[in-house]
Amino acid sequence: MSETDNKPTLGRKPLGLKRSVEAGEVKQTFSHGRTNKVVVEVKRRKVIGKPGADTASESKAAETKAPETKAPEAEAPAPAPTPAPAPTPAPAPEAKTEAPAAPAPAPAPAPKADAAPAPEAKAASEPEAKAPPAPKPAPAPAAKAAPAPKAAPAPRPRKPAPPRKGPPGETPQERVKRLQREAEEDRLRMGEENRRREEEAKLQAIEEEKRRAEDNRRAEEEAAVKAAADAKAKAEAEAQAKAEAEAVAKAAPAEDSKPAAATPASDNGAAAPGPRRFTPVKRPEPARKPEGAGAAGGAKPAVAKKGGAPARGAERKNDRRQSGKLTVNRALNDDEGARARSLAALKRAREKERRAQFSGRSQPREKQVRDVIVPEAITVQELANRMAEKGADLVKALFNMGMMVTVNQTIDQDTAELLVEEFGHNIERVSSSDVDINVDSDVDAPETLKPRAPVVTIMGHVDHGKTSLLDALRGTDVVRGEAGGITQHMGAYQIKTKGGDKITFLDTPGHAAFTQMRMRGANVTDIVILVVAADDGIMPQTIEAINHTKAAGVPMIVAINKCDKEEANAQKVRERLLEHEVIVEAMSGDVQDVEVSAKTGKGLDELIEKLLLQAEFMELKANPDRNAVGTVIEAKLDKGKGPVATVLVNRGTLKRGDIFVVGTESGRVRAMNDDKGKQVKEAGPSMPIEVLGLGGVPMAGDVLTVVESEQRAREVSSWRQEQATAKRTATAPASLDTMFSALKAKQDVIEYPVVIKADVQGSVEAIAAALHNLSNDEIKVRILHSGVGAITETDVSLASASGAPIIGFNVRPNAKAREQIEKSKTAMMYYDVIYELTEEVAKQMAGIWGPEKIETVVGRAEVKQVFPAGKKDKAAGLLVVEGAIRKGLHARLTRNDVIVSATTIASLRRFKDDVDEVRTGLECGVVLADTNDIRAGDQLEVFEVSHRERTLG
Ligand SMILES: Nc1nc2c(ncn2[C@@H]2O[C@H](COP(=O)(O)OP(=O)(O)OP(=O)(O)O)[C@@H](O)[C@H]2O)c(=O)[nH]1
Repeated sequence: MSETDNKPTLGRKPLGLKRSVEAGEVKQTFSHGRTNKVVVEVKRRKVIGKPGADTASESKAAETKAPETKAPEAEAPAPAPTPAPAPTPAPAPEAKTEAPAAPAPAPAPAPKADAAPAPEAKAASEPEAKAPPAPKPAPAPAAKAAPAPKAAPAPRPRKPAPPRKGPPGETPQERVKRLQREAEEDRLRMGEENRRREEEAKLQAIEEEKRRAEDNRRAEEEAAVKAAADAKAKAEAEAQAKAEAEAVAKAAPAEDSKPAAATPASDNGAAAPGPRRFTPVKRPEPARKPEGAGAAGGAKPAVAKKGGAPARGAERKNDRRQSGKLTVNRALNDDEGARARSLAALKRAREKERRAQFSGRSQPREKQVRDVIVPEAITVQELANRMAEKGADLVKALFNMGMMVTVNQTIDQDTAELLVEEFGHNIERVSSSDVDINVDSDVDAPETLKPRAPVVTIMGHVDHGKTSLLDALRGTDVVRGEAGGITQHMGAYQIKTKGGDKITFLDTPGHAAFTQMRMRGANVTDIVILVVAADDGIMPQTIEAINHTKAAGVPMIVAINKCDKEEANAQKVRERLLEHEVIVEAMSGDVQDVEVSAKTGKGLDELIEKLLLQAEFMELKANPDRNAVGTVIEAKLDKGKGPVATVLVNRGTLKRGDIFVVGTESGRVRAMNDDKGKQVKEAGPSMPIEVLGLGGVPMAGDVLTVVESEQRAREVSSWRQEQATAKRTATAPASLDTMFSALKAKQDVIEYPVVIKADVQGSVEAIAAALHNLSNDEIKVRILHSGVGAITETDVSLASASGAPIIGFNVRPNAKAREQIEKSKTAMMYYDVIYELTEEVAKQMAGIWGPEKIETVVGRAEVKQVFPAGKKDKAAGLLVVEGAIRKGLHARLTRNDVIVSATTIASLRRFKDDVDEVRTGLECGVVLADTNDIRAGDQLEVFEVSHRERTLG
């Protein structure tokens, strides 16, 4: 009731022939002195069963005003029927009877709403027909509007009957207040009632469900019990004799009666809800109902039809009837459990399905054939990973092939191929050429080639004057600076002749231990100068040098040195060279020879001339305009400069800033020094330079290649490192045979372990090679570790753990290592001359090996007869056939040339007399120590054992 609504009606009478509503003015007082007047209309209640124009109009008026909640006032004028409509809200029968009288209370559930308006409409239509036209429009919409759409506000108009009349002296304002209060109370009460009813319905439904479940369970149990009883009874019936047939016959009706009893039970069950409704299959169906719930009962018959079973439709009707009205809440509650459960169940079901599908697929999974990339060496585990197989399976397969390997061991490409094929995959072999730089295939076009300086190597026996000659050629003197007067490691120098030609010299050492380095020198060398001292002639290393030069296919110039000496005999040298197929020009051959003296400088110019002539003849050329390719002549770890390498550029030009790969290392040219120690920005072909900026110390002989980017350099170097590691750790797959033979070999061979540390890589290699040369079948040098630089703690711990000495060549231990050496008493061997080192090691090895055992046969005899001697022993009657037999000597008894026992002569007798010696042709009796296995016809060899100091090398 709003003020604005009421104002226009003020003083205006409602339309109609007769006033059906009483209107009164009420003055309202507000704060600040404001007042307002409102019209209060009071409806009259429609009287049932007393047709008449008044009643009809009243009912119409009541219907029109119903929504405005002014109904309560209708009670005042309306006489009798009031008590009846009071409890109207719910029950259907009441609604039906009360409907005509009730002011369109429109109960909530649709079916009732449908039912209610029908009679109402009829009741209304009759009076309407008689009624004057004016009020027509009002009742018509009222009749229609009442039922469905106004179902929601329906509870409001249903007010309780109680105190409808106010106190006698009630003012209109008090009356209004009272009415409002009453209306509010009614509304609250109605709400409370509704809530209670809904709760009751809910409880009832739950109980119902429980009951049904219980019934269902009971029915199932009963059925199971009955089935068991049936089976028993039948079995008994068959087993029993005819006499018991009657009992069986009785049992049979009993059985019949039981099902009969069961049927009603099941009927009851069906009459109730029926277990099917609660089966997991049926549950999801009601979940759809909420969609149709808005359409209220409209959907219900459809469900009944879908159910197919008329019994179920009946059940539902019964349910509904028993549980009262179907409210929105109830409808939702019905679905609530199903929905909540269905969501979770749906998830679980999907998950289960997915798992089932997954597991179903994995079991009969098809074997996937893969293309397996296999490098030259690969670990079993890595191969297994690439094949997507189990490492253990590979090990098993290898075992079946007779190879005993673990997953961490490295196998070669061929073995890997066998495995890959065994497992049904395809192998893709990858070789180093796929990643590595192949310098050989990179050939320069002839037009790009330009003349270059010859690279000359000087070879010869120790002290024949190689360094002196080179020195003389360079005009410098480095001889005095060398330890022991021997060139220890390779150096490279370039000289410029008077004519401006350049010649590069590699100064290779003359000692045999440096053979490997010399071989490398020969590989980059264009021409070899073979230095032979005229006074000493051809020596072992001279011959070795000749052989290496020939093997390398490098032309040779013989420099017969020390010709200034009196005892010099150049001709003898030439003649002796013939023995080694070196025919010099003077002997009508093609090998140039020069008589020189490093000391006096005699013949040096002639030597240079002949070198240039040879170089010219060879047409030495290289392309200087390309990325450099060089060879490491020597490399070391310099304290101040870091890793430093002496590189001879083979082709191209090496520039400062170039990125390169050298062996397993990579780097960028930080600086370059020439042989005079001068910094240079670039170095062309045949130029030896010292390169700084390496990532590590490369090996002598490694090839340096300039690459386009750091990334490429890293890629190549890491690949090479990988390969080097794989090769180092690669073990030939061990078969059972090789395993046992290796064990046997280990027992037979004495190992001499050492740790080698040297100042430069070349020395390390030279020492290693020299020590390996000392090894023989019985004693072998085993290099535990070798490296460049000072002796460190780790070297000491490694050596002491293996009881090995540390060989330090031109290096000393650092402070910490010294402490540890003292503690662990590790043997140290310091040298600065290689041959001293090898001699000393040879001595030590001989010491470990022990003195040599020498056997000298003294005599031989034949066993003629065997007879007992004492309680246990046997004596042999012998005939000495050779030498003599002496008491206490070592003896070896052989039968058909097979040694039966190795023993000693315990006693020697001749005609019952103990004697010390029996000579050839005489007979004697002997008792052998520790053996009685003697037979007539056996041979006895008697020998002496002596020991002699061993020598190695
Ligand atoms: N009289 C004479 N002595 C020479 C001549 N050339 C070298 N010598 C001496 O021979 C000795 C050895 O000379 P080196 O130049 O060290 O000989 P090397 O072949 O380099 O020796 P290693 O470095 O040990 O291989 C030195 O004492 C030189 O002085 C020569 O032409 N005449």
